[in-house]
Amino acid sequence: MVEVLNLKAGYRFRKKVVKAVNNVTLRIYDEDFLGIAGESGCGKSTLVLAMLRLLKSPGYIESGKVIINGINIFELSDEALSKVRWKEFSFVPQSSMNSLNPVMKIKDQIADAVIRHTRVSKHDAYRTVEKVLQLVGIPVDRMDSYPHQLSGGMRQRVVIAMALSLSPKLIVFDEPTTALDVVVQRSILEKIFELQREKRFSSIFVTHDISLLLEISRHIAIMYAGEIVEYGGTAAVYENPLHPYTRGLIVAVPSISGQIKEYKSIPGRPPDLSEHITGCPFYERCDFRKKICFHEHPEYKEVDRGRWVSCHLY
Ligand SMILES: Nc1ncnc2c1ncn2[C@@H]1O[C@H](COP(=O)(O)OP(=O)(O)OP(=O)(O)O)[C@@H](O)[C@H]1O
Repeated sequence: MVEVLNLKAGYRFRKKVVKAVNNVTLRIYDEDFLGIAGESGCGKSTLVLAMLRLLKSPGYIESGKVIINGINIFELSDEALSKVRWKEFSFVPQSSMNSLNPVMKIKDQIADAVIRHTRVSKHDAYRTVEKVLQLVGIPVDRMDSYPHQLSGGMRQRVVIAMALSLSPKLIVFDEPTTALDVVVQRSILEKIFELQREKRFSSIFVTHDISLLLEISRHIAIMYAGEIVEYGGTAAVYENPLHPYTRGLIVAVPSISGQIKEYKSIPGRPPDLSEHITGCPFYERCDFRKKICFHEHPEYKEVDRGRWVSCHLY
């Protein structure tokens, strides 16, 4: 199980502080598939980078705890952290180009990670490379390729293969298919589900596309202005969204068959995360706002079993 407790993180630059992650608490169960959705700029990437200690300067972590299978990863030395990275958790970023070395064959990039963490021989590491490439559907005869010799979809599969190479218990995907065309996106998503069923790792999947998450995730967390404003089982959130922001994201327009739902954007803009926010961050855009919402921040609480929301309506 993974627990994120009261995590606060952001960016400091030119005397400005952007509070991109504000007091986030989340649980990810074993073999869970948690989707995190929210508009661009709401802090999704910062949240996952901070929780895996991958946030680079000018990013900073202000406070909080992240416990991955009993290990508080904020308390580890850099050396201890590099030992658990890849084994306990791995990360698949938006663009494969950011995590692949352009002048190294893909087999050596994956083998390096394996050797660094398990001290196996090069020969055995290549065997692992073959296995993980097969798992993601890349023919073994492509293992001698350099990244630029592969298509965007294949490169993203290589990054997923790398993330799988030490069988971590948690894999975090940050919009792993946004840069790819729709057909390739679908085949990579299907591959991720298949692998999760087979390898039984937990996943966190970040996207701005809530309709995709409603289709694929088991639990869903809705993020707004640096906060998780709603969390629950995906079906429950879809059928009965509690937060006005979630309701706005899921606008139900039954079609003739009563099956298809429509998704539309909510008027207005989220607050500037470098400004101090009193009250509810959704106040300006909320159709249900009350007096209290202007001056008092709502508490994030469990209002029903497994249903969490941060809203004065509850
Ligand atoms: N390197 C940085 N320096 C300063 N501010 C940053 C930096 N990266 C992100 N931010 C700011 O932090 C806030 C959260 O950004 P973040 O990228 O985490 O959002 P996101 O929800 O992942 O967006 P997207 O879906 O567009 O990737 C935004 O206001 C953004 O402008």
